[in-house]
Amino acid sequence: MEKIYFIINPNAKNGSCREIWRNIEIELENLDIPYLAFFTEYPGHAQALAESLARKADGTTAVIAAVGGDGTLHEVVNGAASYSNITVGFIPGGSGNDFSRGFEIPKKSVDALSLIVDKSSGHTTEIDIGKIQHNELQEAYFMNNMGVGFDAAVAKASNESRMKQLLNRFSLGRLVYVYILVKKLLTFRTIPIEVAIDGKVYKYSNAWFVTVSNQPYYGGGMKIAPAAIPDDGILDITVVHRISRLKLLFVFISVFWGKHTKFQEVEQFIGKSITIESTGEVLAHADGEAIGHTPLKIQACPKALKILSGKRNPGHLEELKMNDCH
Ligand SMILES: Nc1ncnc2c1ncn2[C@@H]1O[C@H](COP(=O)(O)OP(=O)(O)OP(=O)(O)O)[C@@H](O)[C@H]1O
Repeated sequence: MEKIYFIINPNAKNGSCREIWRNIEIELENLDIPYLAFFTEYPGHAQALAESLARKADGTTAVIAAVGGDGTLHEVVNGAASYSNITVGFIPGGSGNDFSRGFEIPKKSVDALSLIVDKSSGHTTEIDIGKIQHNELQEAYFMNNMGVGFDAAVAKASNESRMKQLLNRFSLGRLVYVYILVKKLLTFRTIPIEVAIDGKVYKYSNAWFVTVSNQPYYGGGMKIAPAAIPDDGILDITVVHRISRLKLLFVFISVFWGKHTKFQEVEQFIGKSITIESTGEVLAHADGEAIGHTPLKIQACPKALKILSGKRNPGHLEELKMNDCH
């Protein structure tokens, strides 16, 4: 039987992920499924663990499942993405869980587990990932989205917020995201930004943010890129610019239904190779985690990651192959 490794962030959702893991452990024992479990001890640890497990598998197939929020999964993906023998699984135990929305992974942990242990209920699906080069040496992958500007500032402040930790106890962590979003909306200063998409350059003198998406959802359920398909080999780019603070608030309300695209200040593009530059250093995030600042180069890596999802590969682009992203 294929080896199954779990990487658990016991602190996700302010510690309630421990309870989720306890239920999973009981279920695994009931089902008599062999597995190994590792608990993260610090930010970045999930990536190191995933990398080490993938390397030690030495070419044999294995499943590495993240138990936590999208931040933990982001790290597991970054550790495992270069290993084609690894399939990534996910048990949602965080506060945002956009990945499970986009890839139809059940909210209930025991149901999510069945995608990992019972191959008849889940599907191994090859999905695209985005690769970000943010200086000569460093690179990061994203499975949901990345962004530059206002959304990165909101993500950073929200991750650092102590109030979020407090409200997470009452499952109200998302309220903090909204609170910080509104607060930043009142203070953020727009930025000059240059976006090149497959060689075509777009210049914005007053941009709020640029987001590059692999799947529709971000920020805990906002449908920022309603048309994004995670296995089409293409990334969806959203630019919001030259908009008043009040109107931007309406954009953020309408984004939950994917209706923000109706605003003329919201521009959408698709592309495979993107660069984002500014006159200064503008904050960036990948899957909601801070990753540095502009200038950045982003590339679509078609079907570069195998995941266990509730969704089948539509198979409409079967000619896409794993490319040389790694
Ligand atoms: N043991 C740990 N202690 C502290 N931080 C950790 C630990 N393990 C992982 N992290 C960090 O916690 C952050 C949030 O993790 P994750 O997304 O899984 O949980 P979350 O509660 O959903 O958080 P968020 O609401 O930000 O998505 C990640 O940046 C990750 O690097």
